[in-house]
Amino acid sequence: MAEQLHGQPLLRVTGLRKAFGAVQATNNVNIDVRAGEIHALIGPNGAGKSTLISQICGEQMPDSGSIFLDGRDVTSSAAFARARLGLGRSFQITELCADFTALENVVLSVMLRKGRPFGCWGNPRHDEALVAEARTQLAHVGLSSREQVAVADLAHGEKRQLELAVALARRPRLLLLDEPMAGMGAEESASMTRLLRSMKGYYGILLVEHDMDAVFALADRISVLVYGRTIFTGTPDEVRRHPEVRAAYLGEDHALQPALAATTPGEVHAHT
Ligand SMILES: Nc1ncnc2c1ncn2[C@@H]1O[C@H](COP(=O)(O)OP(=O)(O)OP(=O)(O)O)[C@@H](O)[C@H]1O
Repeated sequence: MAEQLHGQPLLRVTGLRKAFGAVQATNNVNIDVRAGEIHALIGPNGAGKSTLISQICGEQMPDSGSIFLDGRDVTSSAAFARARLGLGRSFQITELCADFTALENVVLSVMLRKGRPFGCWGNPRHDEALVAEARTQLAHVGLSSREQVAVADLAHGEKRQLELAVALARRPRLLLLDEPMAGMGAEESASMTRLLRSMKGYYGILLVEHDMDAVFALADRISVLVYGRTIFTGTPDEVRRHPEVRAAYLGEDHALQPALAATTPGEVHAHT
């Protein structure tokens, strides 16, 4: 594990810039994610986090700068090509099939990974290998007992767990998680924090999240984005102590203040 953490980064972003008119959404962003680490990306509203994630996925093209996956330059590659190289993203709830069960959604994702066309080769619900693999992913995210429930009837937190299972079914090496705790109550958030902690070491994870208790409980390293620039990257303790980070947040994002005030990671584990 220690070796994994110090190998070549799975993801390297250098000098990434993207402007929308006069707004410089990302302005020389540098960040890397190593195999097995959870690297959190934090920043005030409008800092450029979503724009950065879109560029890493290939949904938006940068004006300049470079993106490397496993040492390979993918700056101009299409989103599907990046996915094939092991880049996964947590899907938005709206992209789950609401009328299908949890199990069927994961089966569909496994089929997509295998390049199996829908509507061919009979009913996928009866394909034991497909279903077994989907069940394994549901078990990983703690949804085994809910496999036959339609997405529309799942609780909010369960839908977010299902998004993860759908993403994991593609067997990514690097996962981009865009606000997995969004809209969750304290209990759901604690459960998602436990789930992400259990995944640590198996995937490189770039985690964008406003829930600072979760970020400081989970992250190996944290990058801080302000006005499109990465102003600091370091361990949670280094981030807490950094004067520029404190200045960027104090008065702007109250959510970070308790996390910044804590002196040891144990003190911010409200979600464990
Ligand atoms: N498609 C777009 N067209 C114009 N401006 C945009 C577009 N997308 C983002 N922006 C602007 O770029 C800046 C960065 O936005 P972005 O959504 O990436 O920030 P963020 O850190 O994800 O914010 P939040 O935490 O609120 O989600 C903002 O000023 C935003 O208004």
